[in-house]
Amino acid sequence: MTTPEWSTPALHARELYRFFRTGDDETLALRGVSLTVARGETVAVVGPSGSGKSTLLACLAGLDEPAGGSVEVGGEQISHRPEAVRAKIRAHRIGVLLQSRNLLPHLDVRANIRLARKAWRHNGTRPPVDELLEQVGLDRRGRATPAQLSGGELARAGLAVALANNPDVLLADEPTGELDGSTEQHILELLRAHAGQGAGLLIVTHSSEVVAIADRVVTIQDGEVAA
Ligand SMILES: Nc1ncnc2c1ncn2[C@@H]1O[C@H](COP(=O)(O)OP(=O)(O)OP(=O)(O)O)[C@@H](O)[C@H]1O
Repeated sequence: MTTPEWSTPALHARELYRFFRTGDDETLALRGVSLTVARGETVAVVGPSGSGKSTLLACLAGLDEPAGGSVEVGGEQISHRPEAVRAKIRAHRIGVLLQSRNLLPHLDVRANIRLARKAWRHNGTRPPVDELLEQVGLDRRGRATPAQLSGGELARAGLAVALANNPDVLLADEPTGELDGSTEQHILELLRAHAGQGAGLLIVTHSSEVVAIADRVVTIQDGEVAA
């Protein structure tokens, strides 16, 4: 994390709107979504298919621009800024684990982690890459490229990369979807440890295990936060 200011939320989104137009059809994917994730807090985001969860995550990560509303990460505004600025804020402050994966295919796992770690701005010493590999149970697979990993290994490598910059906030889409029960528990412990150090976690999930460890559950329905 960049600053240990626990009073500043890890993530604050206000009144997010996002429309998609396909031909004559218009989809209102987000209709005024507001949410806050405190430092140290784990928020599970649930909701039916097509309700707007992935769109929300992309807007929070600065990968997509909301038509209206604003997003702040660690007190810094990421929405409505030039793409290069959004990318820089993302590299320093956000861990992103989306379904589209966050690994560069031509680099091995170790090199992917090293690249993400470059944006580390925390005062403390960066833990060795080996430590991250071990935490996600990939100590023997550091030299493998993404194409050489199984689905579950890919998910764990993606998580190591998402945590490698010690982010203010981790935004994850189904991080444990391809893991067996005991690996899922292990990964959830790792995530909770990051929350314990002050990161905010926002996890889109269908897993009852993830919902069980969350401090709060937010349901998205038709592009809105359900009451
Ligand atoms: N690029 C796009 N162009 C047009 N419509 C889109 C686009 N992306 C998403 N949508 C539409 O916006 C709505 C919300 O989609 P989104 O992917 O955010 O839902 P979701 O809750 O993540 O669904 P799932 O759980 O199935 O992944 C859906 O109706 C979807 O069809």
